[in-house]
Amino acid sequence: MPKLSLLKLITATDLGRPFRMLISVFICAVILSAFMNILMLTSPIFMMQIFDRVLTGRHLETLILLTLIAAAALMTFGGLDWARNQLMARIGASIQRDLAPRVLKASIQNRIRTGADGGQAMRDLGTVRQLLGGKTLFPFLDAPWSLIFFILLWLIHPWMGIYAVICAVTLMLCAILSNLASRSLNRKTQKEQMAAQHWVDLAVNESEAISALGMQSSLVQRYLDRLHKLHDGLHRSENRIEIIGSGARTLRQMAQIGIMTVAAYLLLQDELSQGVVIASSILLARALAPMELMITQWQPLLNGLSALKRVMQLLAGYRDDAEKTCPPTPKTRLGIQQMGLRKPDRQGGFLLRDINIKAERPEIFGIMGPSGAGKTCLCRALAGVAVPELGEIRLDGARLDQWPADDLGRHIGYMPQDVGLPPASVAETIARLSQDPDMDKVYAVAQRVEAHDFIMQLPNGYDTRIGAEGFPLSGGQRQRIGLARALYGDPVMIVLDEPDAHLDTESAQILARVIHAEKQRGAIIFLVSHRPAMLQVTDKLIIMSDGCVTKQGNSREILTELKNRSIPPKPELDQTAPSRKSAPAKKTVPA
Ligand SMILES: Nc1ncnc2c1ncn2[C@@H]1O[C@H](COP(=O)(O)OP(=O)(O)OP(=O)(O)O)[C@@H](O)[C@H]1O
Repeated sequence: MPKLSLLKLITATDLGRPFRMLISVFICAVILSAFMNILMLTSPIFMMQIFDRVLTGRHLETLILLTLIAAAALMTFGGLDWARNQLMARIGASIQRDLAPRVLKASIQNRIRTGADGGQAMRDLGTVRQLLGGKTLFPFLDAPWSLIFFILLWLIHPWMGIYAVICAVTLMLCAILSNLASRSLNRKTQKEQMAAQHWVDLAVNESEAISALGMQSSLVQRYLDRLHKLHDGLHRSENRIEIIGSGARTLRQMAQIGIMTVAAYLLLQDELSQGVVIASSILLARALAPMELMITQWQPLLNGLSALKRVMQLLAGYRDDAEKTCPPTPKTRLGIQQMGLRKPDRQGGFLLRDINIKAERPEIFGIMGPSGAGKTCLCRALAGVAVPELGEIRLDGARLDQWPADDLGRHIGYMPQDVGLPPASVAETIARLSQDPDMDKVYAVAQRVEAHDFIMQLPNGYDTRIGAEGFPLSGGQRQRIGLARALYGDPVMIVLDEPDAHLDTESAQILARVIHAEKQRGAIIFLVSHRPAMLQVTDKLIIMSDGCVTKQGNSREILTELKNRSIPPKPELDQTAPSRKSAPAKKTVPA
């Protein structure tokens, strides 16, 4: 999508009523800031009155009255400060709570489409919460209202006003300079931070392989290299900000001395009273406080805004499923026409080209071909995970992307090559993370895939927690649970990507029986396998090579033909897939 400014992104993205409410709350915070700044006049006015009225006239009652008024004003200030903190904290929390579901769904979509880091958007949302919920914005909320102090200084004496404006401009320049000095370094450190995080994620997710292959030290070294660069960048950036910050603090102290000098001079000229001299010093301190804070908060503000921009960019390209009308429950009818699937980065060529498959009744399709032929890509497209760039896949007349994802998921049973199990109970996992699983359906499907017995032997049966930090399952057990999950809810189309990869012969036979039973139930099944014995269960065979279907037809005939070539089973099957040269003409798909 074209690059848009943050403001345009926010206005172009419909974030719904909660976001509009949050804007109203934000406006309240701005108004509160105005009142707080007015109440900050308490000290200078109090000082002025003490010196010019109480001390000169020796009025004790006035002193008591002034003290009471000042105390009341300062208590009100404290209350407003508390209210503003609470409001901002709530804005941050609501933004995270209201946007998290959409951002998470959009991240899943984006990860599938582009392969981008799916966790980044959620981290960005955390940064946005910190920006809105923390104290970063306060100096920026206070800055416009500090105009009151400048006007008052001007009214006290134009010289004072001019002096205050010069001090403020100098501090603003420091803030801008601090931002310019650290901007490019910060961009680099952000990248280094992400790169270092990738190594940590890898260490956690692939811990066993890393340990077994003796890669620990190399991995730690690579992580340290990144960390070193990150810390180096952070150190240099903090250094620059600190130098400018110290300069600004010194300037501020000097400004304080300076205004006293100007005021004292005007006092000697009988142009000001004593109280006004003290009050003007306090007024200047108040006027410059937000500028000084802005120097340190500028970078967190920019980080927060760029995180917000990334979140908005993600949401702008996301179409919520709620906007889609769900087609009726599909019957067993599938049509794939001239389907082409492009690489996620949209730069390279096509992963799949010119795929045509038709199924009008319950059937089992076997998919075979050498490694890298595109079998998994086809499975992903069939499961609605990858959206074709060309042609279409229609289930009972409706294009897969016309379905809301959750509704489509109920009609499709997908078992990927790597069965990732969530941190949930066995029952919840089989019931596709339902928090209230229909146990009758769960038992039925577990029995169908003959997983019931081993599940009952787990420490807590169907309540045993599996997945990360849960009970460790064998590869075959994971696949059985993955299969049960795919078949849960009697989907009309089942896509199984090498479901027999970890199965022994007996389990593979069970799988063949399950697949046959699913066909009897009325499902269309796609089965990727390298085992000829497993492919015997199929009705039709699709042979793939280089992203194309090179042969398609009756399984028995094709398997006999392959067998007659009398080459050993697995390599034979791989080699029988026609080469690129024998692939059908690709005229319908651009290179
Ligand atoms: N997200 C992606 N981006 C770019 N290329 C991809 C992507 N996914 C797959 N590919 C490429 O598409 C080709 C087909 O991959 P695919 O995983 O479908 O093969 P396969 O037939 O399932 O292989 P195997 O039998 O080894 O699992 C491979 O060359 C792979 O590198």
